[in-house]
Amino acid sequence: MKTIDELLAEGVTGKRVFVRADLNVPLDGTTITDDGRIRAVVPTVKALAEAGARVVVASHLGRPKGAPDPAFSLAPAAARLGELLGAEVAFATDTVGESAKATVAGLTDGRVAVIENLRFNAGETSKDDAERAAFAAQLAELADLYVGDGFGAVHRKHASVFDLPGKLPHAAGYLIATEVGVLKKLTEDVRRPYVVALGGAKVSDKLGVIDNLLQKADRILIGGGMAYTFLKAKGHEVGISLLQEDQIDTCLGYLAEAEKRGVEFVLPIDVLVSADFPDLKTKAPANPELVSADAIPADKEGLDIGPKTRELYAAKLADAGTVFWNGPMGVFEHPDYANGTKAVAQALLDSDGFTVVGGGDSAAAVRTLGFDENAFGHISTGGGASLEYLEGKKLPGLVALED
Ligand SMILES: Nc1ncnc2c1ncn2[C@@H]1O[C@H](COP(=O)(O)OP(=O)(O)OP(=O)(O)O)[C@@H](O)[C@H]1O
Ligand SMILES: O=C(O)[C@H](O)COP(=O)(O)O
Repeated sequence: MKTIDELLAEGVTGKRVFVRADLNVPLDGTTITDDGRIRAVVPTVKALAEAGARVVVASHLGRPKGAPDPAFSLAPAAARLGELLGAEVAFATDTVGESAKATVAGLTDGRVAVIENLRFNAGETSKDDAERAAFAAQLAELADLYVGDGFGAVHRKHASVFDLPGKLPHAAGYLIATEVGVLKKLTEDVRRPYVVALGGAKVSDKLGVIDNLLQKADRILIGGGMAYTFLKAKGHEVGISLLQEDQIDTCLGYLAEAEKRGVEFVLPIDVLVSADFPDLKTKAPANPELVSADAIPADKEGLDIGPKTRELYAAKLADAGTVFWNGPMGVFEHPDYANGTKAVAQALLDSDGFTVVGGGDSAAAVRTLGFDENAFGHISTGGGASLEYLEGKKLPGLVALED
């Protein structure tokens, strides 16, 4: 993989450099609640700008449906990037249209622009190779060189991640280099016990990684929205909790495989439930009910792990040699459901092991709940990306940079 330093050494002055970042930050309306992913790409953007490049930063945000949707605009992220760089950042209100072309044409050496959300174009995420390639060709017209630095999205076979680097001379940015460096160590030299904690909401995306983790980890702790498909598989009522109905048999298979392999597979024993999803804007008291994990009422959903589970998970993390944690244990954005995530974060800090926290929301949780991010071994900007890397999968966004 060519490094950005090699690219800089070749000279980038006056060149238009497309930086594929992951600016998929949590938003409350247009307010960014955690800017970690923006800060993470600043070294790359700064180095290119200081070397006289005309930097075109691009990213997805959320999961819009292939058409413009103001709720998913990258404008707030562009403004924040400007603040962090201490420089004016131009913003194109489309991705490959007139605004993008004019904005990029208007860049002078050392200046930075952000183009609008890549996923406003259906070609970005298309499963059709030709459709993706066509969108990548339009993106390629905006640049002379490509730098991949959106680690959080390298597991996606998307036009800007996978196809575009094939059309332009390319290199890996500083963030990707750092992320891969740390995660590589976790695949080569793991101090045991190796404990993996999994939670969050992208259940269908992430259940599959357990298959591979069962061969590597000594203990797997399940929380967040991930827990309920397992509880259902064990025959429990899960009410209206997040559920991946089509994966119940798969979960049963994982539980059996864990037993066969002697991997400790730990599920919540108590949970906080409510009939309503909490109001994350007003943070009005949610008054959750505490129930045993095998007694979730049919009209309620599980929104955090309970106090007994917090204690159990802290004990299971205490002697860890290595911890990888992805996915909040509950809806941490609301104070009534933040304690599970807080307890796991604290347990990581209390352990003497090497601790890695991965994921946009997981990293945001650690910071917004007041933990010192530097006290963890590594905070990865990628959740799904780091999990798939640890699985040993070939990630499209890294493969494309290797060619
Ligand atoms: N029991 C639950 N029910 C519903 N949502 C939950 C539950 N527990 C956690 N969540 C939500 O999960 C979200 C984070 O999940 P996600 O899988 O996206 O993690 P992540 O760290 O952002 O990883 P990635 O980088 O792959 O997106 C949070 O917004 C949180 O509110
Ligand atoms: O949040 C993430 O994990 C990355 O930004 C990728 O987003 P996606 O899961 O919507 O592809």
